[in-house]
Amino acid sequence: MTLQNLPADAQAFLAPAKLNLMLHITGRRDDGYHLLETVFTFIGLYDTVHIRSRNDGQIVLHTLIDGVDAEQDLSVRAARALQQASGSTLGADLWVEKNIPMGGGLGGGSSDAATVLLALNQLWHTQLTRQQLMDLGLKLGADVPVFIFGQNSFASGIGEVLTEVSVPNQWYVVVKPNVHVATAKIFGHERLTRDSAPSIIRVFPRVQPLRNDMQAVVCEEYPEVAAALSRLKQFGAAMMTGSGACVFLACETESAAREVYAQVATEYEAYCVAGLDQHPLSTLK
Ligand SMILES: C[C@@](CO)(OP(=O)(O)O)[C@H](O)COP(=O)(O)OP(=O)(O)OC[C@H]1O[C@@H](n2ccc(N)nc2=O)[C@H](O)[C@@H]1O
Ligand SMILES: Nc1ncnc2c1ncn2[C@@H]1O[C@H](COP(=O)(O)OP(=O)(O)O)[C@@H](O)[C@H]1O
Repeated sequence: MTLQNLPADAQAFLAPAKLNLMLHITGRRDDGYHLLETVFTFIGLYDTVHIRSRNDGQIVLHTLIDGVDAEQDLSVRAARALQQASGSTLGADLWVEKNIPMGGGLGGGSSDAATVLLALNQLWHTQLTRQQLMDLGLKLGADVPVFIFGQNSFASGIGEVLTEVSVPNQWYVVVKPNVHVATAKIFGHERLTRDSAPSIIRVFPRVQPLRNDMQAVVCEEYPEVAAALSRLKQFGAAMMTGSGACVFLACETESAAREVYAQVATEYEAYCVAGLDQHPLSTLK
């Protein structure tokens, strides 16, 4: 997607996708939210959020997503949350250039929200700390805090208790089955595993196999995900990310990843991307 007629004074900020390299569900809170343990890594697949500050306090989204009301768009919700928390009277024009497939377990909406919080905190001079932005972000979605934290992380709680973790330099082939998985439906599924033993990971384990506790029920409910997973498993230990629908394979080298990509891209929407050492805005003040 490219944007026509962007004003020259709009600033561009990247919003990368994430993968969950493992995901264990260890319990459930009283409010129904699930306790999980997951390793997040950022990957080189990006939305770009273009932002121009306004003096009149209005938040205007110029790029509507089909089926998502402007006020429900996570980029708008993030801007409004920061206005409210900071008391700023400034506003913003927003253009979100989407490249991350939606509802694929790649965290695109959450990443857009995090990028808006980080960018507007700078443009509006609102000076919230990263921790304050993470707390704000958590109210928008369980996946938002890690994008503000900015480092590949081991996460517990509902995804907000974060410890930086070292992930090997890897390439990833990501395949998007042509189906939308309803996250809440999977979290509510009667056969979902919810009793994995807690663990603490500080160095990413190279030992295979890694596991995603949501994968079995998603494959049961969505045969398209099961089919994409079996196809990718022909090349190695493929896994699903988050609540799906995307599945991925980690490869040690770019050339290995490109070979797999060439084979699956004729059948599926697919991406061949490098893992990132950190979020591109991790040093933004
Ligand atoms: C599964 C994960 C793994 O990274 O990612 P995605 O596949 O969505 O990207 C996340 O935990 C998803 O986070 P996010 O997509 O932000 O979810 P939210 O909007 O906060 O929640 C959507 C719904 O899922 C359920 N939910 C979500 C998170 C959680 N820890 N327990 C839950 O039970 C709740 O029913 C909630 O209403
Ligand atoms: N800026 C946004 N980008 C993507 N999705 C958004 C956005 N704002 C709201 N949404 C809604 O959030 C849903 C989940 O999107 P996304 O975060 O991309 O997927 P996932 O949670 O599976 O990783 C979308 O299907 C859409 O309805």
